[in-house]
Amino acid sequence: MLFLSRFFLSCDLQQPSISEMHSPDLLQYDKLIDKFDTLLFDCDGVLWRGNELIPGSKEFVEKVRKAGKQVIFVTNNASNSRNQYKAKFDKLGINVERDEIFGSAYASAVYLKYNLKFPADKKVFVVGMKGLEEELESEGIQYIGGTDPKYNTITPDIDFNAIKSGLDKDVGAVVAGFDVMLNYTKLSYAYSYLTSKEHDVKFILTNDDSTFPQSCGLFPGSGAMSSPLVVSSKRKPTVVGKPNAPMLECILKQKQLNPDRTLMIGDRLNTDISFGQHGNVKTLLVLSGVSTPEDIEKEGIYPDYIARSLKHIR
Ligand SMILES: C[C@H](OP(=O)(O)O)C(=O)O
Ligand SMILES: [Mg+2]
Repeated sequence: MLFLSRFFLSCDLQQPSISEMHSPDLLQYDKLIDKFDTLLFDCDGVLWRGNELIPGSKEFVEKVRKAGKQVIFVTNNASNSRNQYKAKFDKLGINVERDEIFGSAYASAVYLKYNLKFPADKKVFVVGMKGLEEELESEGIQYIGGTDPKYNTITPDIDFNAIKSGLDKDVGAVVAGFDVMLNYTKLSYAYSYLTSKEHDVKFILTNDDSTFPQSCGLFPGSGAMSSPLVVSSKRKPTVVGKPNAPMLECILKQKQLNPDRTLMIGDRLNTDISFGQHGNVKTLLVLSGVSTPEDIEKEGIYPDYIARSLKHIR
């Protein structure tokens, strides 16, 4: 803690003296990006909070592009598809190609198709939003649930028998992600599939982030929203998003990365920084999102670099 308090006492990322083991290497920030050919950007908490750009983020992405670097955007937020993120980037004035965007909804669809070899005649029961449905469709995977009104009724008069008798025998997986329409009916269907004695139903989470940053603060994230299924079904899901391997595998299927010349930039230690460390790339924690300096020693996760935000990297 000592070095961090000195660090912040010395204010904006000058050359503070550092003594402790494990301390992040607070190099002079000039020309940091010259060390890398590829920059992996987390989105929520790094580029934006909700729909509000974080000051300096757009300019930093432009600077990195001008320097001829490969940029890849890696988000655990499963509420949007790549198309929807492309539209968001466009609206926010950040020039991004669709194939530079890797969201946990897309990575989950890729994981089902290529890792699990999900049969074409099987269906996914979706606890999630349009973006997840779109990405399943993009990989030719059938689904039910999700935004279908039948599963989004909020009523105290639940017909439990209808749920149990109405299960679709073709469901072979439950995929749970961020879902603002989460409700007891949908959870009851998902639970019934996950605990079905008749069928082998895989359990996948797009991500398990505990919280979700908005400009006005934090809210429950996918990890919090899928915990009712984890607790009630007593099953251990496969989690696709950062820091887990399926997300990195999805990127490596399409992009060339030299780990020695790649930097992962994120705001959450236990997803973004761990993801970079698992991928043996350098990591930069920005303090514009979820994790705080105190979290570093509390979680024992030490980024290679720290910055207040992208704006502070010259
Ligand atoms: C869901 C969101 O994902 P990110 O874009 O930060 O990976 C977050 O929880 O911060
Ligand atoms: Mg983030």
